[in-house]
Amino acid sequence: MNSTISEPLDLGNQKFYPKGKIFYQLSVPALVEHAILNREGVLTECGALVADTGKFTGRSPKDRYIVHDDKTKSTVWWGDINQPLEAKYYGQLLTKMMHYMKDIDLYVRDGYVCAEKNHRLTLRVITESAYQNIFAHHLFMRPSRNEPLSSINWTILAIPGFEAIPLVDGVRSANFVIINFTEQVVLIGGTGYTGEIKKSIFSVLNYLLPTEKGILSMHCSANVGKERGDTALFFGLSGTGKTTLSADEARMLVGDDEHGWSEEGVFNFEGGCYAKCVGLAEEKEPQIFNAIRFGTLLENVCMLGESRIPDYNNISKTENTRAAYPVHFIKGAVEPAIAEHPKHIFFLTADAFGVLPPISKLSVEQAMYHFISGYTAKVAGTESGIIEPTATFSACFGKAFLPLHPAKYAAILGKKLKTHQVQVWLVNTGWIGGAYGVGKRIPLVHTRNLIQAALRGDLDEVDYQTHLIFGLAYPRSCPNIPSDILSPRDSWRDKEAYFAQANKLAEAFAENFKQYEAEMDIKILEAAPKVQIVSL
Ligand SMILES: Nc1ncnc2c1ncn2[C@@H]1O[C@H](COP(=O)(O)OP(=O)(O)O)[C@@H](O)[C@H]1O
Ligand SMILES: C=C(OP(=O)(O)O)C(=O)O
Ligand SMILES: [Mn+2]
Repeated sequence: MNSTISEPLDLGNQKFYPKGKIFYQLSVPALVEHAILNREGVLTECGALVADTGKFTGRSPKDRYIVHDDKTKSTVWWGDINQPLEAKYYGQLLTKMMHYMKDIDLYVRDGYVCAEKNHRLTLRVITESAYQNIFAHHLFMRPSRNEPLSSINWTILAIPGFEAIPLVDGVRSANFVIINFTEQVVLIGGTGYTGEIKKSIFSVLNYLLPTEKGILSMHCSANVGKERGDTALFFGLSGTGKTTLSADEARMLVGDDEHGWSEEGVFNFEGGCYAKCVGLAEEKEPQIFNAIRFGTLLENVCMLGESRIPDYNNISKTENTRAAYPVHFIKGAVEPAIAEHPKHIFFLTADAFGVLPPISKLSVEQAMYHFISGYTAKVAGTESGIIEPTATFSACFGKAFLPLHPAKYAAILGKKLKTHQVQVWLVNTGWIGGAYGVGKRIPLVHTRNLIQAALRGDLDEVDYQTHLIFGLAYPRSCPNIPSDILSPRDSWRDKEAYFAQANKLAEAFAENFKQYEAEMDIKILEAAPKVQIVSL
């Protein structure tokens, strides 16, 4: 395959005639050399490339747009999540971007998403920097050498050096992400945070798969036991534990972030993982720690001086430090990344108020209620402006990436839960013993043990207690877990303060759910928490 190409590149209905060099489908070692020569980053002691992504080290959801046109106008769930942009501004920005791109060298990579062959979407990712192209190599699926891609469905331009002029270009800021469903093009400018590249295509799949194929697209990780057949899914907003908890030495990884659930089973969209590195330690997260080696891209990680040893505790650039690597860097990952229908689903919520039990077992109605509510916290650093855990309701545990109304995804999930008799668990990976600032984050080892107990069936044998306000059934005991952490009221010193906080949260649930009430079945509405005066 040629490493440089000279023909024009198709950008939707536009053609781009480059003047600079086009580096096409470079190998990872070649891209690493480019990144170093371009001064995008340096090597760590273990051979990983550590790059600085610049001003943006997390997503910027307020600067994400969908082109409003005939295809999208009556299908997209417009609002503060899916902001409309007139097609004329898209055209204007594309023209300006092409002008900017004329004078620079570009990296071009072809790949695809969706492990399930019938649902594949081919991609061309055009990046300004070599490190962004390494990201695209790792995170998307890689065509095999004997099976090059026949045609390209979607094109992504990721050009951090190009900035919009807010009022003139129809956007809010210099940085932007614009999805154009008609042209099948994504424009990313002004930001070098690579998470925007993967999450924009995730948004595309969240639109196409449910509408065109009836497939549930999910913001979740997935793994299977060594015997296969016992697939588990872990839904959760950024920073709640999808990547961490799905990397489990006792099980095999399917994927860490984005999956589809079809009539046949579950499949990964991506070809790699994008793990948070804050506080990373071999003892706690051995699989992720050992995936950091030559080829891996580290973003915004600091090093211990000249030793070049990554210092994962140093969050001076951002708390959202990241490692991107292909899925096979995790030992025992399933390839192709396809698995049977799930037996267990875990909703991961980082409860910043410390109200929810570390684990509870949900009925189908409760599962639907909590899926639509998507109560969790935004974790520090994951979005611009978020500097401490901030409670939020993120429908389907991924509202920021959903172009359709949450009820559409919930309806498909509801049917699947019943058909496949899936057990759903709500897991609080956030605070216990008090709210953020008073309590502490539940130790990872406890969360791992609770999940293992649920998967092994250990929690089928124990007694349950029903939460007075939330109506959730939580176990009174669990092997390898101190029982005083299983009940949140027990882990708080001040019980009155606990129930006051729980009632406040129940009110917030009710307030948030009002927007969905009209289309919901009464049984789902009955699964809501109920404010109670609890006498102690
Ligand atoms: N109890 C816990 N469960 C899960 N993650 C935890 C827990 N306590 C701390 N963490 C940390 O929280 C972060 C979870 O991030 P990650 O797994 O990357 O989330 P996601 O993939 O959902 O974005 C990791 O840095 C992990 O070490
Ligand atoms: C890439 C991201 O997703 P996650 O944190 O869920 O891995 C992100 O939120 O920027
Ligand atoms: Mn993740």
